Amino acid sequence: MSPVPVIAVVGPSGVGKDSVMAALAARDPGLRLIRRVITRPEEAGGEPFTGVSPQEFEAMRAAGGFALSWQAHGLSYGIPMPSDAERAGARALLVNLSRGVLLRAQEVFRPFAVLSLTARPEVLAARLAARGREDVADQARRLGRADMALPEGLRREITIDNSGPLDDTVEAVLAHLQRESA
Ligand SMILES: Nc1ncnc2c1ncn2[C@@H]1O[C@H](COP(=O)(O)OP(=O)(O)OP(=O)(O)O)[C@@H](O)[C@H]1O
Ligand SMILES: O=P(O)(O)OC[C@H]1O[C@H](OP(=O)(O)O)[C@H](O)[C@@H]1O
Repeated sequence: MSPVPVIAVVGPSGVGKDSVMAALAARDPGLRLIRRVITRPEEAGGEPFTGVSPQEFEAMRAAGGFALSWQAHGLSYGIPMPSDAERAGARALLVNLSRGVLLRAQEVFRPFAVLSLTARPEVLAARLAARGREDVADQARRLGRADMALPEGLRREITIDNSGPLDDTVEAVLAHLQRESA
């Protein structure tokens, strides 16, 4: 049985990573979401994640609880290694990663692919403002990272524009996955 691939969903804040991941999982039960550990209050909403204090995060990291961890936006993010139960029967595991950890992730998770989402700058700004999860200053800081490039050396990567309707993006991703598995 071939191992279950991990697909990193990446792109600038507001591009729609969590929305696309949730919509993909809703369309195809074989696409499952890896639950992240973040030093963000769980009541912030959005993706289903485990919110912990910085102290709890550091204890988990020091105990080897994360296959991958990083800092961004003043937060700490940790990815536990998917369990056999999480992988059993899955077509792929989707995970929201920082663009800055992709080469490390490519060594940790095998097989591994990257789904890079893009959107026009004005779309990003409008979406962050409408979502209202961050204050205006944090929105501006996040928009400042929008142009961060993907690293050289990724073995499998596809870029899809999510400026338009979410359903169009989901169809494009599913069509690509279909072609890949054909
Ligand atoms: N294709 C789309 N059309 C319209 N609205 C969208 C689309 N994709 C996402 N959104 C909306 O844009 C906002 C940002 O989406 P989401 O939170 O999924 O982005 P993200 O990349 O996970 O952001 P962050 O990195 O800041 O968590 C949300 O309010 C979401 O509902
Ligand atoms: O700009 P880059 O480093 O690609 O991503 C920065 C952070 O934003 C996303 O998390 P979230 O959407 O804030 O939960 C990523 O997972 C990363 O942690």
